[in-house]
Amino acid sequence: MTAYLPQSTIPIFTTVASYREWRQKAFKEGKSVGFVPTMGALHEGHLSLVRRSLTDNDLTVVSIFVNPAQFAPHEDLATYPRTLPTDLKLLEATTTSSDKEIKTPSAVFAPTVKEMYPSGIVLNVSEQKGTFIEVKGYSHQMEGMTRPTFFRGVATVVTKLFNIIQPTHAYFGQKDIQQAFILKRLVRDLLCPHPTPENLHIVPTARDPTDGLALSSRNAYLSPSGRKVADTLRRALLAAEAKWKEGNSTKQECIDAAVAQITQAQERIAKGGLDVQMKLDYIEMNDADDFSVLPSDARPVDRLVILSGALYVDKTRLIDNILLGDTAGLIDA
Ligand SMILES: Nc1ncnc2c1ncn2[C@@H]1O[C@H](COP(=O)(O)OP(=O)(O)OP(=O)(O)O)[C@@H](O)[C@H]1O
Ligand SMILES: CC(C)(CO)[C@@H](O)C(=O)[O-]
Ligand code: BAL
Repeated sequence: MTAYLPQSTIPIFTTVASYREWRQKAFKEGKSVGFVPTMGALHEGHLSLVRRSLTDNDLTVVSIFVNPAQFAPHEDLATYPRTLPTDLKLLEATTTSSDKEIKTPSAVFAPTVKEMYPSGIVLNVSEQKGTFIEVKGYSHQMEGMTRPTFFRGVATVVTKLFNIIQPTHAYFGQKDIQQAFILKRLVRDLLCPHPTPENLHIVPTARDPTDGLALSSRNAYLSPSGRKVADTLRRALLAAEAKWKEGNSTKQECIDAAVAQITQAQERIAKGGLDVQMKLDYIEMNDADDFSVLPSDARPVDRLVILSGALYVDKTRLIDNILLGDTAGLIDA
């Protein structure tokens, strides 16, 4: 624990060594440790993961670390919201209660960049030296099209975090579905004991109750006009889902239904004189197992499909997804 950190009733560890001491004690006492990795700027989506961990485990650790390695040089590492004092207050207020006890998070791991990358880290992948983790064959589709080095950065930092935290269970959000599936594959491929693949949990996306916008730290970038139209991606995905559920529509018809929603929103923006630019990055339907793009003439069959998209509202890149098919056993209820 370090003096310059904000006051908190939750112990904050900034070094690997100090955290490991704490973890050893939990091992000795036979206590389970749930882990929620985050980049901070916490919101109700993060807290839903924390509550799940509190319910399932004796102890819960939340990490707060803005990981440089997952940002491309042109992305928003410098401006990413950093709100540690507020994050700690939110965590202190996050509880679950049962007949036996009231639980709050047991520890926060908030390392420096130097602690996580002792040899330093540059954002330009071609200049990087040292050890990085790649989940090959699964990192170039969907989010990987626009962010080709993103999952390398995520896989690397999450491997480090798993090595440090040694969680019994770990929790990720469905909002970042490709990330969650890739990490499940990573722990399977690397034969990770902490967590095992079955103990890596995917928690449903928490949404703004007013319009269904997926909660995200980057929503803080939206202007008031941008926020008014930020639900467009959700509405587009719902239109594609409705078409798919008709039972005989092709993938192309579903995508067309989604794109029509976005075009209509753009028309409304122009007519209403709203000061906001909206640009579609992608809407796609991919096989949930290997992320292959469904053929345009594919129709609903008995397999799980990821319907996902990314939309720029001004410079803010929003993502969202819907899983089509049977998600039993895959997404926590
Ligand atoms: N709305 C949400 N519902 C459920 N889980 C979420 C939600 N938003 C984020 N998470 C999950 O919280 C974890 C930490 O995410 P992160 O700190 O990057 O927040 P974020 O809101 O996704 O930020 P960003 O704006 O950078 O995408 C990830 O597992 C992520 O999937
Ligand atoms: C998993 C993660 C914390 C790794 O930096 C990040 O990608 C996120 O917040 O989703
Ligand atoms: N939630 C994903 C983190 C990122 O976009 O960098």
